[in-house]
Amino acid sequence: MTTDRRVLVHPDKDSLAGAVAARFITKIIDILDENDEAHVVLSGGSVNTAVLAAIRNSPAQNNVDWKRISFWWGDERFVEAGSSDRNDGQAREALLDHIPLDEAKVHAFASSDEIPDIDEAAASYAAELEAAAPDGQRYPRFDIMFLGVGPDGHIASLFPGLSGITETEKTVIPVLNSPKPPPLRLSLTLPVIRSADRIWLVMAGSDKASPLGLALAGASIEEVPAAGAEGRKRTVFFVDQDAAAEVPENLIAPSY
Ligand SMILES: O=C(O)[C@H](O)[C@@H](O)[C@H](O)[C@H](O)COP(=O)(O)O
Repeated sequence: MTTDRRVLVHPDKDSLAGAVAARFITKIIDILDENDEAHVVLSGGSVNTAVLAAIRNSPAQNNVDWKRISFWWGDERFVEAGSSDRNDGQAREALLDHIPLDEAKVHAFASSDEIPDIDEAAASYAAELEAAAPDGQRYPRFDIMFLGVGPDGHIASLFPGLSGITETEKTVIPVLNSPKPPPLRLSLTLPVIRSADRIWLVMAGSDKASPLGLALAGASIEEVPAAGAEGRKRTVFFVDQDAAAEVPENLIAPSY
């Protein structure tokens, strides 16, 4: 494990969501002070959705120039538009529908009714990433990428035991046999995830203790995909007390 991975522990899921929201607002304001624009990657899952709701409910979010932020997703369930399964719908409901953003900068994956062929849907998102990339690059430089982690250690839709986690050529892959329903998904690949400046993994609950402990202990990415989530500048595991049960004491940074 490298030295720029940190674990910040909060007492419970609510305080965790509030703390990550506050930190996001502060950090994104700093990033927008120094740059014309920012790219943020959102995640599905209950914990990250709670973070988005906490951002929405924070008065400090009025100080964010939302129109300069591009929003992306790490993965998506390949279902029809409007399905409550879709990560983008959950993020819109929790935050995006309530802030003054630039709709042209909201980059949701295609739904199965927009592009019925899943390979084409993956290629379409890859093209969208490339269109927003600096010259000669295949994807933007992501400032902050949020990730959730499943009890099995999956991140985005890269699951243990499936070949997607070792994909190094494609930037976006179709997933045809997700062990967690729904089976059809679209996902960024690990090289794209690892290109982010900051990866923020947000985890709550005792079922996350084992994947977190294994990821920090250097498990293989094939067994615990979360072990491969390392950002260019910083990787932070924001966790609650229950998820922290198997984290070695010396890796826990003071949370303030
Ligand atoms: O696509 C999915 O099935 C979920 O979005 C999943 O990947 C989720 O992000 C993690 O399982 C963490 O979920 P929680 O935040 O609810 O623990």
